[in-house]
Amino acid sequence: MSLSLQMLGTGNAFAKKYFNNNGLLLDENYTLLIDCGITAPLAMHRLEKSFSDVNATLITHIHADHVGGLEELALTLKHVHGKKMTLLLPETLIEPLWNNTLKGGLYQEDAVSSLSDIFDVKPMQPENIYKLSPTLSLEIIQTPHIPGKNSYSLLINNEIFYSADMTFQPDLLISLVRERGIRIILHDCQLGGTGVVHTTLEELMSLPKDVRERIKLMHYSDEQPDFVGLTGEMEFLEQHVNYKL
Ligand SMILES: O=c1ccn([C@@H]2O[C@@H]3COP(=O)(O)O[C@H]3[C@H]2O)c(=O)[nH]1
Ligand SMILES: [Zn+2]
Ligand SMILES: [Zn+2]
Repeated sequence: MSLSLQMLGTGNAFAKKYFNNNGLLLDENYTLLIDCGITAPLAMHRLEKSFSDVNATLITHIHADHVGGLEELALTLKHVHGKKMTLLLPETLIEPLWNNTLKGGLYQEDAVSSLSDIFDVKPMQPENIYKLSPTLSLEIIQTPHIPGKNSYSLLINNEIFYSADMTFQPDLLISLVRERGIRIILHDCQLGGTGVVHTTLEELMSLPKDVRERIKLMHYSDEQPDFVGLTGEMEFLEQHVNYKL
C-alpha cells in the first residue's frame, strides 16, 4: 500500500509566501482533499491538478483558509465538469457551512438552496470509521480551536494524526502515541507568541521526545525560514512536496 501526502499549502491564515494549509492525501485509487481554503484553486492550478480528479473533499472547520475555496470548487465542477464534489464533513458543520459561508455565493432560485444541491454531502460523526478506499480509512476527533466553533482533527488509517487547527492538547498527543500507536503527527504550529487558538512551537517542544519525533510541522507563518534548525526532532512539512506516509 502506498499512501502519500502533498500539501497544497503549509501557510497559516495570513501567510503570503505559502498557500493555505490544505492537503491532498493520495493512495493508488483515491484522492482526498483535506480542506479547501481561499488559495486552494490557485494552488491546484500551480500543481497542474484539477478538482475533477479529487474523489472527495473533507472539511475540518469553518475558517476561510479551510473553506474559502469551496465556492469556486463547486461552481467549476458544476459548470465545467457537470458533476458534484463528494463533501465529507462533520455533521455539526453542515448548517453553518451553508448558511454562514456558502449560501451567499451558491444560492440559486429553484436550483441550489442547500449544501446537498451542489455537493454530494456525506455527514461524519466522531468515533465512526469511514472507509474511503480499500487502503484509506478516516476517523474525526473533535478538538479545541476557537471557543464556540466546532473543529475537528483526523485520524488516518488509525496511524496518522492530522491536527488541522487546534490548541495544545499534550494529553491527547501523548495518548495517541503511547496508547493508540500513532506513527506520524501532522501538527499546526504557531512559531511565536502565545497559543490562544493554535499550538505554538514552544508548546510542541515541551512534549516528550517519543512524541516529538513523530511530529511534522504545518500551518506556519512567513517567518518559517528563521526557525529551520530550531525545531528539535520536528521537521517542517513543505508545500507541494509529495511525502510517502
Ligand atoms: O481569537 C482568535 C481568533 C482568530 N485568530 C486568527 O484568525 C485566524 C483564522 O484562521 P486560523 O484558525 O488558521 O488562524 C486564526 C488566527 O490567526 C486569532 O489570532 N485569535
Ligand atoms: Zn487555519
Ligand atoms: Zn482555524
